[in-house]
Amino acid sequence: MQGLITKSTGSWYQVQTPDGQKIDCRIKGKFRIKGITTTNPIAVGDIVDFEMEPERGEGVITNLHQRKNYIIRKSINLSKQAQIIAANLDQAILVVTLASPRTSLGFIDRFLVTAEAYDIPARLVFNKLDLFSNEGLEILADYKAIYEEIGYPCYEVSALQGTNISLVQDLLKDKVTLFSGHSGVGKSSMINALLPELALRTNNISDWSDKGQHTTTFAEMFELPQGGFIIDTPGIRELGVIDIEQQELGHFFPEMRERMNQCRFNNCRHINEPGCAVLDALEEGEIAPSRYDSYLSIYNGNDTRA
Ligand SMILES: Nc1nc2c(ncn2[C@@H]2O[C@H](COP(=O)(O)OP(=O)(O)OP(=O)(O)O)[C@@H](O)[C@H]2O)c(=O)[nH]1
Ligand SMILES: [Zn+2]
Repeated sequence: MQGLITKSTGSWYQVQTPDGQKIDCRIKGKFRIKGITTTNPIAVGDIVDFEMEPERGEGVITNLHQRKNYIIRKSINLSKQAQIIAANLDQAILVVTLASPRTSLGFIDRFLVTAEAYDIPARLVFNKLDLFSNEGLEILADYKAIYEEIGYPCYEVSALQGTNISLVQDLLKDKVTLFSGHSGVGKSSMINALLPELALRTNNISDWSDKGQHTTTFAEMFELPQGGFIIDTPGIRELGVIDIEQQELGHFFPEMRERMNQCRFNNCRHINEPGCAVLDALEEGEIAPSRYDSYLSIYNGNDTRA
């Protein structure tokens, strides 16, 4: 039988079948993944094959289907092991606020670069619309112009007042979506607005406490009433920074990616080279200065998470 991993503790996995059954499964044998050593072979979002053990009412995972993408967290120690947090994401949403707290453009850009590197389509949701002054609305319009131009859809909502929440609902339908954002931007409020059956979340959490693993639940997916899943796990709320080689970085800025093959030098760093198509576009106002600043900042290893 085939199913989707909707919850994982590292030793137990909840597998949801296409007809909606939820089966607790363990892994049999070893699953190795080419290229990386991971502490957990299977993560939420994975598609697996499993066999039932009828006498126990549990299943055994026997095969892992190929992933279209995945996000990892590196261990703090030097073992070089990585933890796969989630797989097969259809999109990642960054919840952003212009005030209380303010999300910096540098933080937004770092998130977008990370999503590009993971090959996950990214969208921006500006929350707390009800707090925007006229000046705030102008800043919002500027931000939207920057990001929509380069292919990142933007939405403005108020989780508190329910404004435009239906647009986010449409966006999530039948997709697996990761929610990220600074603490306090309103992710929980938004998810609560999207999941009116609050009980659904609490139930989901409590029915696994008898597995005795609640301290190590890696990640969890919540099913949406209209179809689709959201991944919201406290530890990954600020989608981790991943290591990107300096010479690769430009590929993860769509507006640079589409121009860089016109640079005179094919190893152009887009910093001070003559005949650089990126610098020309910057000069012409076709590339947003804030985006280019983020490129330099990430290139130079400066931390723009704040
Ligand atoms: N005015 C206003 N306040 C909001 C809105 N959405 C959330 N808030 C408030 O912002 C605060 C933080 O909201 P949360 O939903 O807890 O934020 P979070 O992103 O889940 O925060 P963490 O759990 O720390 O990651 C709360 O006091 C919410 O009531 C909104 O649309 N408008
Ligand atoms: Zn260049």
